[in-house]
Amino acid sequence: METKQRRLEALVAAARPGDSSHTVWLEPMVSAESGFRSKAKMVVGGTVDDPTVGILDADDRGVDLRLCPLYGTDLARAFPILAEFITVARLEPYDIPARKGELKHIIVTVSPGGELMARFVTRSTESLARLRKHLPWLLDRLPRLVVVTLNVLPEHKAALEGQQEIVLTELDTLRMDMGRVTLHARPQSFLQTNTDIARRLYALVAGWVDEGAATTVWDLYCGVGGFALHCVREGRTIVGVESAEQAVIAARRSAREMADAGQPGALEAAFEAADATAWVRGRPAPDVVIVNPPRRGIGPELAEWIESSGVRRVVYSSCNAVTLAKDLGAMPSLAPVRGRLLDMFPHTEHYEAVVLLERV
Ligand SMILES: C[S@@+](CC[C@H](N)C(=O)[O-])C[C@H]1O[C@@H](n2cnc3c(N)ncnc32)[C@H](O)[C@@H]1O
Repeated sequence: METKQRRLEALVAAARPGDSSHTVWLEPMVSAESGFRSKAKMVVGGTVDDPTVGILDADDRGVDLRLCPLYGTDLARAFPILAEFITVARLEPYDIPARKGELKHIIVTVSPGGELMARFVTRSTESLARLRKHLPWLLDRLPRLVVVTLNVLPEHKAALEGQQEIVLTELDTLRMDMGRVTLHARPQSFLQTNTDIARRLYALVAGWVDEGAATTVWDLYCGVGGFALHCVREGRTIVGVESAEQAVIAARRSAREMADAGQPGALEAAFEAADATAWVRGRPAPDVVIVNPPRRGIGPELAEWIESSGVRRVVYSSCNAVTLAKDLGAMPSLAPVRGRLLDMFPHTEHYEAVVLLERV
């Protein structure tokens, strides 16, 4: 943890040599060492009668990871049943060297309440009828499995999933109870993989936004709405912007449910499907902008817009401190006044970092 903190501070200091001595670094947020991952991306190997779920070795042979301690008990209980289902439904594991077989991956997500979403990533729809036929067997053994889908990845390439998603259950979202807010995880939408830290991150950022008495807030790269929905308050207008349309639909649904539950301000939370950089152009700046981009960062164009927009406070949450620092370097009028490292990915060199910027 100390190494991660040192690296983060060094990157910010190098990007902002004049300001970084004024940055207050809060105590890093520590994750549980095991059982913290809410999403398992399991590669299927072996044979239909003796499948492995885990990863592939250097020779593309399956290595079973169903006992991996990164996953909690709900996922650990599900893996052997999912592996048995491969045999029951005759889902032939995909053999990379031979380019034969069907089932490539099983992606499983668990909600804080222990409900599950399982996605079978296959080369084609060849196994669809068998999946449907044997689904009652699976649901009988995993009663908390509420969303099951078939995802089609026809290409022989190093991708986790394809474009086509066929939902096999009545429900198509997994409800993630984050405390004040229930997010809807959709099969293809981004979801933070460490739910406990994500929940604390959203609450932390909502607190920072409240300090500034903001009445207008944007959440750029909002995904299914985690930051935006935690910032809902009476008298505040919020807009979440996200390029993935399915995530926007999920965020709108959560906002509607909050409004139905009588949460003040929820009706003033809107979500738009758009490219964040294109969307901001020509609009008057809000009181606060939250950004939580993919690893590539917000990039020079959006950084330049924020820099010249006049916006007084920005919260930048990032899973890549290198691009975070680069973007901070492109916004010299906004000083990093406070930061916090969140150890979302223990046992790796990765981490989340959140920084509050204020106009000098
Ligand atoms: C790191 S995730 C953050 C999601 C969300 N803030 C959360 O906490 O779950 C980045 C999100 O940015 C979205 N995205 C990628 N490129 C984008 C763009 N050009 N404009 C808007 N959203 C984009 C992705 O689909 C993804 O949902």
